[in-house]
Amino acid sequence: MATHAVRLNAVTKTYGKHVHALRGVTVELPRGGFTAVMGPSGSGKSTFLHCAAGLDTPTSGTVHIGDTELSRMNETQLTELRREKAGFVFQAFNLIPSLTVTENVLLPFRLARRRPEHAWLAEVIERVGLGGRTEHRPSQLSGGQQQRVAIARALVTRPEVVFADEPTGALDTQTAAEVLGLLRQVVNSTGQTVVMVTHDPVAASYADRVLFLAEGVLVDEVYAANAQTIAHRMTMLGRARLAGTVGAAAC
Ligand SMILES: Nc1ncnc2c1ncn2[C@@H]1O[C@H](COP(=O)(O)OP(=O)(O)OP(=O)(O)O)[C@@H](O)[C@H]1O
Repeated sequence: MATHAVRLNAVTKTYGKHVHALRGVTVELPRGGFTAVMGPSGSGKSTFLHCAAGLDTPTSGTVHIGDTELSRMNETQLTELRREKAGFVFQAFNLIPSLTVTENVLLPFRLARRRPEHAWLAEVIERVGLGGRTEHRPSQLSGGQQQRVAIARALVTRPEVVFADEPTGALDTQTAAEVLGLLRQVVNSTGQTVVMVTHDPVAASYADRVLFLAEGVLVDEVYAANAQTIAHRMTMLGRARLAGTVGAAAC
């Protein structure tokens, strides 16, 4: 069995003829790790996440989730793979307003026509702190609670990896801290692999490892860093960009 949850090898993504969103990204994300992906606006973070998660197809290079290689899959196979092996948390919580908390969390099973594991469902809802709100609808919940529902929905299928795109972008500082603490705790206690794109050094400091992208290239990384260190690396990236030296070095 693969030791990595996700592996990208020499991945490029070019939009049209001239927009080189990823320019040869090679990286392994080990199982049970919490990885943050940072970089200036337009550096390729979302493209990285989309290629890693099978939401988008690289122009060249290979992507593996566990032992499965994505690049030769057609759209139907990719949809199935995402349902089975990936969980998603987005900035906009993407819950269905007419469904209760439990029904929203169960959605991946309904879509996959799979039987839910009821004990795990109850545990996941408990873990995200929504045990007393299972019959509420999203409009009856705060933003932080709605994001907890989205996290429970991402975890309930026991995916190989949870991909989070700016999961705290719509939350205030305190609520963001609670949601990030929850993600951290899920990684620690269940060994879930999480990959998170963020602009926020504080959010990234919850991760074990932070990857820095600049102009489609992985240019730096730090492990177990605090927000100040991460912010400093981001500033250095900005300076290198201004000096035109970004992309010269890769991890
Ligand atoms: N569907 C698309 N068609 C054309 N160009 C695209 C498309 N998606 C992204 N791009 C371009 O690819 C580059 C990388 O975009 P991407 O969204 O991955 O960056 P990002 O780091 O996530 O940016 P941000 O932090 O602003 O969300 C940018 O130049 C962007 O304009």
